Amino acid sequence: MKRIGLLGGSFNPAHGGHRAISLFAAKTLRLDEIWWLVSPGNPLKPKTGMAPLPARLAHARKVARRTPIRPTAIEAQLGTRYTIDSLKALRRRYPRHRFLWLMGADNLAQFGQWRDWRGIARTMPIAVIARPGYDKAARGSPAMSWLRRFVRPARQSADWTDWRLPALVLLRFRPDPRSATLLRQADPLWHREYSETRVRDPLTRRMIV
Ligand SMILES: Nc1ncnc2c1ncn2[C@@H]1O[C@H](COP(=O)(O)OP(=O)(O)OP(=O)(O)O)[C@@H](O)[C@H]1O
Ligand SMILES: O=C(O)c1ccc[n+]([C@@H]2O[C@H](COP(=O)([O-])O)[C@@H](O)[C@H]2O)c1
Repeated sequence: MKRIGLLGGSFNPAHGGHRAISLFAAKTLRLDEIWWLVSPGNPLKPKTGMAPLPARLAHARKVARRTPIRPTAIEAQLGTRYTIDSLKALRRRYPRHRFLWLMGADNLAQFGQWRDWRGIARTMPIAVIARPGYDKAARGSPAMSWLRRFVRPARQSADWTDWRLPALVLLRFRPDPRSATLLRQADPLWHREYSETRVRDPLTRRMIV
């Protein structure tokens, strides 16, 4: 049995903040691996400005080098866009793994708009990582008014495989101000070096083109 944290995102582009929070979560939650689910397209985000999937995956692989982080575009192959569908499909495909959903506080602030978000919380434990500028919105979010009663103390983080669901843990981490938005502002064409890239998905061994 492997303990796996799932961090879903656009990764447009992946950055050191993703890497730092993933390694912190791996330590705190005793994860064997962190899978970055590089999304074919966030259902709530506009398509404009979204770099091609092979470029986002190739760059994520570079940022994750020499760590237990495995970037994957498996959602493109599962044919799922909504997180609830991806999580159910992953559990079916990997019945021997134990999964936990990881997200930054900005995602918790919007979580109530996600499809069947209560179902997500009933499918696997959730760990939320503090993010500069978002913690107040996250704590006061509409989803939190329901999730609040399921919050576990951070000192029990390593026991997440034993938790009754729903379960949520809020993790404090050295605030990391890095974001993909800032990187795109600095260089909107960050993906140009990957324009000819064909990349193999490390999880499924399939080519992503
Ligand atoms: N600096 C950070 N601190 C905490 N969580 C983060 C940080 N950067 C990204 N995350 C989390 O990583 C996941 C994937 O993030 P995403 O790919 O959207 O990057 P982003 O930097 O938030 O991008 P954008 O600025 O385009 O919204 C999300 O759960 C997000 O909350
Ligand atoms: O399932 C949903 O309704 C849903 C709505 C918005 C975002 N998500 C997921 O949230 C993750 C973070 O997305 P993003 O684009 O903010 O990095 C990514 O895995 C998305 O697929 C999921």
